[in-house]
Amino acid sequence: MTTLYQFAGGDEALHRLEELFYTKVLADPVLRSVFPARQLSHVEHLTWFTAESFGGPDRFTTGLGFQYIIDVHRHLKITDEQRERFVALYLEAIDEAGLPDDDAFRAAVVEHLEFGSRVAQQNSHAETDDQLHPIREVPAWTWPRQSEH
Ligand code: HEM
Repeated sequence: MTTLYQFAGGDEALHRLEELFYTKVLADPVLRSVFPARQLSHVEHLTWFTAESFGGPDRFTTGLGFQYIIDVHRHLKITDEQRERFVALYLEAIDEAGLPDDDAFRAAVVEHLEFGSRVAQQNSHAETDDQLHPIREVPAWTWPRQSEH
């Protein structure tokens, strides 16, 4: 069994990816209004979230709790253009970080990203709790190779 976490290269590779990504985000004119300044915890927390979603350690859930990711996106009012730019920069960072160039792996990462960015966008516009996306735990992303022995 190979998880997306293992195939990506574990914590070291994911941390490298998130650092490259966040540096791009902070320099981007479309995203500047939502990301005005570097938050020191961002890369670490994004690494924890991605690692957990990809089948690695559950530090995000145990250390922060899922409510945290709902709260950080609430009221940001993410536009379609900002969401799309976020996804585009993440895909660039995957290449630059040298993550595996494997079709099934890349397809799973894109699905994770499209899903997560839409949840973040929905939650960013929620005026009431009823308008939040119903997900309440870190999604366990899998891929066909997960069930191979
Ligand atoms: C797969 C999709 C996403 C994931 C997994 C994710 C994850 C996270 C996490 C873990 C944090 C907390 C960082 C910390 O504790 O410092 C955070 C904060 C934040 N996210 Fe997201 N996010 C996603 C999508 C988006 C999108 C699409 C936007 C806007 C275009 C966005 C904007 C922000 C902002 C503005 C913050 C707070 C400021 C900051 O930490 O720099 N997120 N996100």
